[in-house]
Amino acid sequence: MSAPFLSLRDIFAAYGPAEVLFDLSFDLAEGEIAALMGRNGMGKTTTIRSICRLQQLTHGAIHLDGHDITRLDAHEAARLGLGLVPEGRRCFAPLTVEENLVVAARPGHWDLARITELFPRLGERLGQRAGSLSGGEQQMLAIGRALMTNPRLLLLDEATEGLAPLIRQEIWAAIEVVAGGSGLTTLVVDKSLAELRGLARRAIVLEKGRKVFDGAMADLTTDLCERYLGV
Ligand SMILES: Nc1ncnc2c1ncn2[C@@H]1O[C@H](COP(=O)(O)OP(=O)(O)OP(=O)(O)O)[C@@H](O)[C@H]1O
Repeated sequence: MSAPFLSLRDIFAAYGPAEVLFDLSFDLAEGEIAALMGRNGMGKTTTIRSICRLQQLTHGAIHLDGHDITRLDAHEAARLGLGLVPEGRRCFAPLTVEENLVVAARPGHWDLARITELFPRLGERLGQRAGSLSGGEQQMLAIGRALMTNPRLLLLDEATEGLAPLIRQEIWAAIEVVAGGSGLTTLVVDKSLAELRGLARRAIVLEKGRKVFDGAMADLTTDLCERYLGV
């Protein structure tokens, strides 16, 4: 079997004295789409931030395509192909849509033309300041900005949180095109179970910073969803 594309081994992480991730290990194969799930405060964002090297580990190791990235800083990890769509979007409000998109662009499949084809609303607003966009448009911009780096691993943290149903549908359709259509390795955090089931064949579930399920999405039964996700 080939080596995993992403590998987390025995990860522990803490905020000061408060430990939040405990002995977390999982692998992703190249091209795999996995959902990282769990109720509020279970450690999903901390896991994503750990992979992006925005969160120090107290123990453990992370490898990306054979490179040990455990001690890299976020910029170095990004250069190796990590594309993050962070919780809360974090667009550069004073910059225009186009400036947001090109600021971290790297050559590859995703360029301005392809992003505006994916999100026509962004194409219509290239000269508009990001801070004046709607929440849904800012979310599209955050996804577009991550794609413009032409990542090899895309990490999506709550990409549809707090958005109106129609915009959510638009964003899920785009994620489907990006992840499902292009074979981009993707780890997605979200609370929309139905959409996650449609997108990811694999589910990893955290409870209080520990992995409690790692397997086929189809094996995440109603009982398990009630127990671990409260749905
Ligand atoms: N900056 C911080 N300082 C202290 N504790 C934090 C900080 N960020 C998160 N925590 C705590 O760490 C734990 C894990 O948080 P994390 O954000 O990783 O969970 P999550 O599963 O992503 O939750 P949510 O679904 O609410 O975003 C929680 O108990 C949270 O209160």
